Amino acid sequence: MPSFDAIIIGTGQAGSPLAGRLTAAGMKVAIIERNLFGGTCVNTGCTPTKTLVASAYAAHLARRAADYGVVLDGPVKIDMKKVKARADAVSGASRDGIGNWLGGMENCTVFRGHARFLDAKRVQVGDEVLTAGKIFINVGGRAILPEIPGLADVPHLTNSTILDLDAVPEHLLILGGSYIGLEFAQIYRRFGAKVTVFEPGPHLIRREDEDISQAVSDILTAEGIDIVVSAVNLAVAKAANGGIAVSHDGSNGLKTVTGSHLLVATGRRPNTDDLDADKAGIALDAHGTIIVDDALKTNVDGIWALGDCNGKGAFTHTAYNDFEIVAANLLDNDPRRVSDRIPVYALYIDPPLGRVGLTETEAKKTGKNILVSTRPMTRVSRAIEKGETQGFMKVVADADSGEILGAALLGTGCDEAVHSLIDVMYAKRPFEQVRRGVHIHPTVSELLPTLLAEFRPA
Ligand SMILES: Cc1cc2nc3c(=O)[nH]c(=O)nc-3n(C[C@H](O)[C@H](O)[C@H](O)COP(=O)(O)OP(=O)(O)OC[C@H]3O[C@@H](n4cnc5c(N)ncnc54)[C@H](O)[C@@H]3O)c2cc1C
Ligand SMILES: NC(=O)c1ccc[n+]([C@@H]2O[C@H](COP(=O)([O-])OP(=O)(O)OC[C@H]3O[C@@H](n4cnc5c(N)ncnc54)[C@H](O)[C@@H]3O)[C@@H](O)[C@H]2O)c1
Repeated sequence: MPSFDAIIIGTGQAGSPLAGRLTAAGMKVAIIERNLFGGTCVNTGCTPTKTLVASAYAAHLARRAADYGVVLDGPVKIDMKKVKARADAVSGASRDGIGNWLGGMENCTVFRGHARFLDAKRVQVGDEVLTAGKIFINVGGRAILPEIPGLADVPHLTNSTILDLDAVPEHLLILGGSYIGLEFAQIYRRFGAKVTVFEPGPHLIRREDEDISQAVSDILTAEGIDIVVSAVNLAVAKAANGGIAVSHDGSNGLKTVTGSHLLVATGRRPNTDDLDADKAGIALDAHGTIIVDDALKTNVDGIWALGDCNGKGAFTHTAYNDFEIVAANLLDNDPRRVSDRIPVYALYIDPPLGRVGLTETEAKKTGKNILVSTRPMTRVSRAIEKGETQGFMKVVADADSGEILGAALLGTGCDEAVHSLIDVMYAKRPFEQVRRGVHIHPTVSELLPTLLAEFRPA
């Protein structure tokens, strides 16, 4: 039975860099991957979607060329085969890079196949049984297929299979109005599809403040995307014309919308159902999430869980930070913790939403004296110059401590601009620090000191 110092299950955003650190520290490591090197982000998540977002932006800008005095003769056409080939190439290069890196890594043995626990020290992959004193689980997650009547009987796409399309759907129906649903909605609308989004909640991206959600909805609606919120009693069926019919109860009674393709974007679940985690005695919650402590240890000594499967984050940067936390504790005598982390993320519609910390609604619930400041992107020079003035920026702070509690920046360049607020929050400095700083003109970031100078009680 091959014996190792450490076994890593999954080559996602935490597993691969961890293999690098552990082997560099002299450990003998086995890493197991059942599918594609790099996991979700590289193959079916961030990388291909942001590549598609870039193609969609190019199409959008080409359609608006005349606004900038640029003459393009004839209508904008999408070569979906080329769009797909570009996304595949970018993903493929990243996947190959990780595969080659792991394959050539000294002291690292790569096993291809599905891993299952036999007990707390042994993992089976194919016919092999591997043993190690330390086991790191980085198995990620996959799309949830909700129990909607008729779903099993109609062809439907997930974030993975939609990437196989090499033609633009005539009418894309999307279940779920959050990250995945909205990014694909705008991508395919800009490629020329008709798009309808069905969201059961009262507003899109339900974790966000309503004013942010409304602004996102306005941006998407202005591009011709149909958005149905409060869509309850959703059901799907084959339509008489060969397409797919989504019916829902709305404020005006039962309605049916027929389209050519259906994307299910209703959340994700951890890949723990086929891991035999119970044989190792690893505790999971009701959703299959692996329960971990603040240093990402499971309830079983010598077993850690990193990335989406531990429910502490659902982003590439949180998975990578999980790697940093585990490596720091194990190798650097540095007690880093998940609770050191400030929630940050972006929604990659165009213009993007950059987020950090609390929403205004959440901030008000803390009972603190809340300050809020907003500024429309129509009052940001750089946005005006770029001809991209949709959205607005909002920051909330604690009036007594001067601490920035959160920000939602929706506008051109805001996925980058938000980082100056993130950095000052990590530095635990008051907002006055940013307010007094001089930023470069003309940038979106240049308006952050002004935004912070205009705080008013919430
Ligand atoms: C469409 C989409 C877009 C996204 N966009 C963004 C974005 O813009 N920014 C962002 O921060 N995040 C984004 N995310 C989220 C991000 O992709 C994930 O949070 C991140 O990839 C999680 O990484 P991970 O390391 O937890 O697992 P994963 O990357 O999912 O890796 C897990 C790996 O484990 C393997 N595996 C699973 N079970 C086993 C087993 N039993 N044996 C062996 N191998 C196994 C899998 O094959 C996989 O390769 C997006 C996600 C999706 C779906
Ligand atoms: N930009 C990014 O960082 C990015 C992009 C894409 C995905 N992701 C990650 O992927 C995860 C999954 O994204 P997601 O958008 O699938 O999930 P989500 O959990 O963010 O949202 C799911 C949405 O589906 C809706 N929903 C639930 N059940 C439904 C049903 N039966 N019919 C219709 N709608 C239903 C919910 O109300 C919710 O709005 C996110 O948590 C995020 O971490 C991140």
